[in-house]
Amino acid sequence: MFMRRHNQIVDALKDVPLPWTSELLYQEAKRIVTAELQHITYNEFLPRVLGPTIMRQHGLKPTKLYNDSYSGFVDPRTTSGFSVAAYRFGHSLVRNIHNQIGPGGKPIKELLLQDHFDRLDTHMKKFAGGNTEGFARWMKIGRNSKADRTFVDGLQNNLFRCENSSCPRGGGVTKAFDLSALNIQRGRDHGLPSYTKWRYFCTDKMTLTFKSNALGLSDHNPLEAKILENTYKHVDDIDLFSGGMTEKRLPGALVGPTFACLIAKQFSNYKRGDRFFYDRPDPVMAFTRGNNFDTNELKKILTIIPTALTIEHKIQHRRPPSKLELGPGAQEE
Ligand code: HEM
Repeated sequence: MFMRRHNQIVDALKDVPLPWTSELLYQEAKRIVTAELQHITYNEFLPRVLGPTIMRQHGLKPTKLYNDSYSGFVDPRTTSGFSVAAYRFGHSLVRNIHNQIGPGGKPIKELLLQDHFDRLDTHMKKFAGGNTEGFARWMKIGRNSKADRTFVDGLQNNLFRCENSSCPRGGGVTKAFDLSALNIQRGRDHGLPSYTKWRYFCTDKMTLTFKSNALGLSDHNPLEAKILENTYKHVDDIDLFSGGMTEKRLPGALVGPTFACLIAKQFSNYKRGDRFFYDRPDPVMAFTRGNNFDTNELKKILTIIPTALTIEHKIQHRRPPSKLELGPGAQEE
């Protein structure tokens, strides 16, 4: 979808009378798409995941004005706790049945999640009137699965399963994986400290027993605490993924305190450690503020409306690129 968005922006930019080269067109469109993606992530997605308090505490919500939180001392690299466990919370949001919606709003074709694996043609080929637009329409209105400790069948029992001769990988039967087991195993491969250590790191709370009380798993409901007790011998054995996925959600958030902390810290580092983050007032790369990014950016992209006007608006106040930026091979008017 964002690849299409990129090409759409390139087409719009071509209409702006500037001495474009194909490299410049590519870079400028990439700059705009990156900014849109960052805006959607910090303005629309993260508030849903983290809730208002954590967003405020970590200064993650974009402001109307420029924001210069950049620091050359912030390390923007991805941490293991985030990639191997915390951000995989998203696996619980995945739905088992996907659909395509026609232009008139009617559902066209339901597909099981497992029928997508290794089958790009289900997205790309037009069938029964459906295609990428159909998926985009569905994504706009379809609801995600509940954020909880359970995964849908396609991820838990049928991940990458393929049982007929047309299986793309090797043309043979492939057994299924269980994504939650993979996530836990991957944490062990990476040598992640246990959940109790991460919880202490994030909340200063000690976890001494499996009980859901002040000395124990106080961020868990009794049922989830009991399940962990039945699974692990000692509280310090609890894997980060299992412990985090079973925490009670923070108000207005999709995750509990430990995952919220790890996700917020990571996105804060991505932003503060990025010299080219889109809302910086950098004299060379800054976007003009104002109507550049509205709060419905995601909806707009999902609807795939023509954007020539919007794009023109985005760049109309920008100066033409300098000779230096155009590069030695560039054509000038
Ligand atoms: C149909 C949807 C999805 C499928 C089939 C899927 C599948 C997978 C698989 C197979 C892995 C590698 C597991 C391993 O061997 O360690 C993985 C990694 C990961 N997934 Fe998903 N995933 C899906 C959606 C999501 C969503 C919605 C999120 C977050 C919002 C997410 C976050 C991650 C992260 C952070 C990793 C680790 C990436 C890395 O370390 O480089 N995934 N996923």
